[in-house]
Amino acid sequence: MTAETRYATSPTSVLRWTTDETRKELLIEKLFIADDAVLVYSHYDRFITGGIMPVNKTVKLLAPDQLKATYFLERRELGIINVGAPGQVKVDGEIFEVGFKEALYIGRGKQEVLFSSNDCEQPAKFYLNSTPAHQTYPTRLVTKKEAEIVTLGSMETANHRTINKLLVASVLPTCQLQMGMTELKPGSIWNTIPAHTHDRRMEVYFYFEVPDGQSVCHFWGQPQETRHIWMQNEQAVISPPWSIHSGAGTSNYTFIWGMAGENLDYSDMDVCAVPDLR
Ligand SMILES: O=C(O)C(=O)C[C@H](O)C(=O)CO
Ligand SMILES: [Zn+2]
Repeated sequence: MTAETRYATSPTSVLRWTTDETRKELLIEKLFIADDAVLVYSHYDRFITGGIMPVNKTVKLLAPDQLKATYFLERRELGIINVGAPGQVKVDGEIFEVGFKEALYIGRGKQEVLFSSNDCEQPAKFYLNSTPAHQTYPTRLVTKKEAEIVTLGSMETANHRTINKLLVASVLPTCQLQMGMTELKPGSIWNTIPAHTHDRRMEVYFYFEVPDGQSVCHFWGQPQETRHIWMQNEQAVISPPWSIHSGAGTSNYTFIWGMAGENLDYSDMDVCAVPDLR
């Protein structure tokens, strides 16, 4: 297991960051290593972003040193979305079959979480988001059929997309974690336009289904001081609560968003009009 710590920053302290500094602070370049767990612990809302790709063996989720806990979910909840081939998650002995683009919520207090792939030739890729939790809510599989689905944007503005709200308050109870998946229609490249901030919550985006040879340019920063990060397939980016988080790809793609903080209100956003961005 690797578990890296990323610190929080003020909007003024980032203004002189070089490209390299920006990438070291915010970009998560590699989440999937065969038979291993990769975790990134952010000081923003104590949010953990991770990846587990079991190939030839079962991988157990262990508590990293940062948690000073005897097991990972001692004081936390966990959201998982499988972005690979079908796999299994065994939670204190109960087996959940998790297919492509399906989500699993695991409540606080579960002691043993084991990940495996159904076929080592085609491994599952479990993308994880975890946040501190004050109480236990039921562990549950959520498929796209059970998601709250919203279609936004249009072909004309190249932002036609479907937002699948998977682990959100309208679908199931969580303490502070919210997760979902946004799929861009062919020909559409812009996500989260018009852009927004939500100073009450931080957010992490994980881009996938980015075709070979294509990339996503992710925009961040305060609306009047934006910056960008070029991102590749299966990379994630941390968005501070004061930052916009929006992207334009050189093709269409899919991404997972995960949030935590002050509230569970998905629609609590401060929208920035496009002509006001700087
Ligand atoms: O395409 C979008 O718009 C999104 O997916 C927005 C995210 O869900 C988000 O930023 C929620 O705060
Ligand atoms: Zn957002």
